[in-house]
Amino acid sequence: MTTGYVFHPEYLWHDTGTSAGLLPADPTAGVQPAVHVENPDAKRRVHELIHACGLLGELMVIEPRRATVEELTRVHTAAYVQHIKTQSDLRGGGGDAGDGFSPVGHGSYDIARLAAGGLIELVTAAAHGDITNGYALVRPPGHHATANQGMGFCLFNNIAIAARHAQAELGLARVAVVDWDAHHGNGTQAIFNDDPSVLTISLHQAGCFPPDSGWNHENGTGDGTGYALNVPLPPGSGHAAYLNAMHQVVLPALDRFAPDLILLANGFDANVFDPLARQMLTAASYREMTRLLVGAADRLCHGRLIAAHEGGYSPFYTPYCALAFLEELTGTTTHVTDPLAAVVAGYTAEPFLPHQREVIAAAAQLVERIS
Ligand SMILES: Cc1nn(C)c(C)c1/N=N/c1ccc(/C=C/C(=O)NO)cc1
Ligand SMILES: [Zn+2]
Repeated sequence: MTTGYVFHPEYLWHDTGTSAGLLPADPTAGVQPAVHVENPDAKRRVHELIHACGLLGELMVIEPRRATVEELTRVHTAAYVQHIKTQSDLRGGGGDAGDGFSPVGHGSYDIARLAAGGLIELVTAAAHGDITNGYALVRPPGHHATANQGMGFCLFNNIAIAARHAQAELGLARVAVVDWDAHHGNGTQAIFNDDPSVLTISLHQAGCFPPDSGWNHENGTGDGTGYALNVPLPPGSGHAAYLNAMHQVVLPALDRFAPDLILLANGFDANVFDPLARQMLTAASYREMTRLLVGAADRLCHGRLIAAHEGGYSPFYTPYCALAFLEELTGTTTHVTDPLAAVVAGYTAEPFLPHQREVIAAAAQLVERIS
């Protein structure tokens, strides 16, 4: 069993500027410059930990390439692709992808193409049998980007572009997208909303971002009715709620859909230390969720599970969540264990609560619409 891995230094050169966390600096309005929360640090530290603990040696490193405009426009409008290029060409950066909170730095167009191309290369390697599964540690993220609008730090929808490539070029007709980033995978859902060949399943903190998005009633439209599932888990949801959602919604939906490929929008920002959400997953939670997803891929599609890094903003904890994920993906262990496991054991052990059970039950009822 071989796990592919995509990383490139250019991903760290996507410049999100001196925003104060989320907001563009505006000194006269009292918004001091700082670093944008979607900055290279957490991703660089993930890569460094993978390398330092020896796991990199267990991976098949796959070089990314820049997605072509033709590959981008399977998902995005030509006008939007041009918008990103125009913003990226601004000398000195300072561009935006559309919502006012998604920085486009100078040269970010080519870096975002490299992110999408990294996913394309991974799904291609999986389809050709060169790898079983894989992980693309990419920046900028993608799951909020719709066909014609960037948002939530996302420029091109890396996962959606890979899904369309798999269908158009690799003979993988039925693609399932699981999104366990803390925020709703609205972009991916919108792109495939009327398409029954792509099942989207999003587990996220209810109403966190985008505002008022990702509710249970969002279940696909037209021919795609039934092929979008949302599990808007309440703030404070942790291991018990997410593992129940995996067992009650994600795995049954995948079994019914019988995908040829599983793509994972792999955000780690539902972890207990993340600044942009209020969920309580630990590295152990990601380990167990990954184990279940790897099992589903083995059962359903020859192990073909390809993950794209999305959110995850705690520079000190995201690496341990990513390492736990990768150890399960590769079926190996390293000498590194979560150094904060004892710290978080006390304050993340939430029982499975009725308001979480209700949300999961509502989504589980929709699974039978999948055929
Ligand atoms: C709306 C709005 N209004 N204002 C003033 C601001 C600053 C707004 N954006 N907030 C955001 C933007 C992005 C995220 C998370 C992205 C992620 O990690 N996705 O996976 C969270 C909050
Ligand atoms: Zn997120």
